[in-house]
Amino acid sequence: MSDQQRPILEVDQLSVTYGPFHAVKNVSFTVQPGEIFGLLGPNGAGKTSTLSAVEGLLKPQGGRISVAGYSVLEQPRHAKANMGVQLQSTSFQAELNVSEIIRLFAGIYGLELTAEQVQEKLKEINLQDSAGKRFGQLSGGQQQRVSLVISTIHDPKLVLLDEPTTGLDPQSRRQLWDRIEAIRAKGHAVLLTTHSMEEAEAVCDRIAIIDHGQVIAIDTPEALIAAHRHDPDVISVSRKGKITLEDVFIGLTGRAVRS
Ligand SMILES: Nc1ncnc2c1ncn2[C@@H]1O[C@H](COP(=O)(O)OP(=O)(O)OP(=O)(O)O)[C@@H](O)[C@H]1O
Repeated sequence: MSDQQRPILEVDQLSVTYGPFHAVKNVSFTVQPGEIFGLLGPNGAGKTSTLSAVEGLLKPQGGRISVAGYSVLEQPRHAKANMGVQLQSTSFQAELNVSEIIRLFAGIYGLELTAEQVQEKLKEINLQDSAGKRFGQLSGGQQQRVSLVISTIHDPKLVLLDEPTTGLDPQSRRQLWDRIEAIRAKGHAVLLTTHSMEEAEAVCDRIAIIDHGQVIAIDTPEALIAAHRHDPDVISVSRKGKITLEDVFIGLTGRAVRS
């Protein structure tokens, strides 16, 4: 199999438990080069647990995960070298300035960036005038942008994003979508979680809907809408006569708010 055909991420029969609680049950999916793949699901469905297992942050109870052909469990260093993880803003030292933080994280990946290279990175996210600002002084949207730059600083084949655009204004969200699409344009892959059906429709090539720890549907957003547009449960939640991905999502996962 050539590299182009081999999935960048393979998740096979993943199970995650917390004590007696089974949070992820035999979840399987693959993400191909040049693909943006979305994990969707109600609160508590198991999305972050799945992502954490891919990142190697928690040890699954069962199943196999490989990144760029490397097993996350057995070859964690190789697997991790091929993935970039968007950290929460709380992971960054608020007292360091933006340029220091970018340099620090580049250093972790063995990269030494010149001042010009740091400036170039900041220019990509319209923060060229903020190099000397403390991270804690940036707005939430600006912090998200810095965080995405850091997660892709070593040019990883797989980028993992947990709700990357939550809390962003429409302009910042669009800019982030552009950057996510730029990762795809390079032939790399993105796995993201989102509660925004609009985001899933706009940027994801394929999505998996997870409910109670299990994958209940997996396909392109368009194919999911086409396959379920005549389901009575989907029609009953639709508004203004148009079936959206959100209607399909609620039709499949139910109206009940999760505890
Ligand atoms: N450390 C933990 N200990 C015990 N239970 C946990 C732990 N982390 C998550 N859970 C439980 O596992 C289930 C899945 O949680 P997870 O965070 O993966 O869901 P999620 O789909 O990301 O939800 P959300 O959309 O609310 O972020 C939930 O019932 C949650 O309460």
